[in-house]
Amino acid sequence: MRVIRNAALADGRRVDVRLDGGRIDAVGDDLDGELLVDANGKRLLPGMIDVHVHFRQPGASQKETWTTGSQSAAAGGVTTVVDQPNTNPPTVTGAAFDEKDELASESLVDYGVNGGVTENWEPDSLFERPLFALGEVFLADSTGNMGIDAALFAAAVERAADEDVPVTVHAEDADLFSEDARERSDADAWSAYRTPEAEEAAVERAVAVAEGSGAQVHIAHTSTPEGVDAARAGGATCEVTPHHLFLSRDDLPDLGTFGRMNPPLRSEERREAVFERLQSGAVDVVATDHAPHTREEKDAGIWDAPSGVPGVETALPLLLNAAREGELSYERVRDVTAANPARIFDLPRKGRIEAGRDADLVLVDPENVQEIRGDDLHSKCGWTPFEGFAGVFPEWTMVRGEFAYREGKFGSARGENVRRQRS
Ligand SMILES: NC(=O)N[C@@H](CC(=O)O)C(=O)O
Ligand SMILES: [Zn+2]
Ligand SMILES: [Zn+2]
Repeated sequence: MRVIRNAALADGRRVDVRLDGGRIDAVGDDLDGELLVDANGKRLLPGMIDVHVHFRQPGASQKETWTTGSQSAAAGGVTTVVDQPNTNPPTVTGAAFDEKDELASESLVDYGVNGGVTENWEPDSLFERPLFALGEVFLADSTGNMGIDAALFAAAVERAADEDVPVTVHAEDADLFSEDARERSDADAWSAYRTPEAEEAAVERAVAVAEGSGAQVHIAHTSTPEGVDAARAGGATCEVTPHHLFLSRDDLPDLGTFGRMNPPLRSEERREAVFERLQSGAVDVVATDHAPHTREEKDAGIWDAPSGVPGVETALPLLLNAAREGELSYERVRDVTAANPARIFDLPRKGRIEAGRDADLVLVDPENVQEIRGDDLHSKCGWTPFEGFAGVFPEWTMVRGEFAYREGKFGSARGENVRRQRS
């Protein structure tokens, strides 16, 4: 068996980690076995489980493909991704699920495929498939125009509860968007338009529907302290994105339409309040909402540019840099990127460095800080909203015991659908 020696875990323990094929066999001192890597005291973390990406296939491979998206994931320390249903065709039938699941087999990292809800969905065939979750269910239109009304949402949540499948929700309520902002044409107009109140009201509606049906609800990309607090108060879990943690409306003069996404960037005050909830443990998960669009597509007026920013490769590096600067503990980073998503979405093989779990691992040198540059990243879109930010990138990323990424090169192993893996 192969051994990674002298690794520092998130809690500071110095250990050896022994691998039996793709699984962790033991974690301890002076373990016997063949030397695989001497970590020399560098940090070993469980690979990030990013429960919210848009890899764009089928239908928009000019923006991203399963190959480029998963390379970007692997280079950023992400070992499992979960793809969202707003592709073309949308993933709302069993046949559409099968088409995407086939394309996803090109992925370098493990993956889940979500099913979505529209007026034309086919729940009977969809729920026959191994869905990761139902979602993101759109309470307002976003990329793909999959917004649904209250009655269909309630019916979909009811069905998911019967099927014992968790529901993830894009919580914005279009009735509370500010029509006044429509007069403006600057980049900040998008933030003025899609108000914080629209998020809070939609989270409250989602958790009320969930309480009535007994469904497990997870709120996607909460962008305000009010949204996080409403999710928690209603017994739901929530995720926040790196862009809502590290960017605010103050960045829009620089970002222009490249800073347009749903929900939008918020005030600096709200950003800080969301970051405090990450520090305190009120935020369950960091997920990227990796939503690449080409430069040409983004380079349009604020009312015409598509919404969304890439992020799968920079999330863990930004969080590790925050840890290096003392703003977050390594344990919090581990919990929100790996342990919590594994627990919330029932992935018993993933998310922790302990005997019996998959060897989904990331090695980082916490002092090796790099400047984030769009040109160095692997997403097909070729740009990042975090240009010039400091990031701590992985030396290597391993999926089930095989290197998916190592010092600039990608491995040849392929990912598996996590809902088909046996525990
Ligand atoms: N977040 C975004 O602004 N865009 C996402 C869709 C979404 O998650 O709402 C996309 O697919 O482009
Ligand atoms: Zn969304
Ligand atoms: Zn999304």
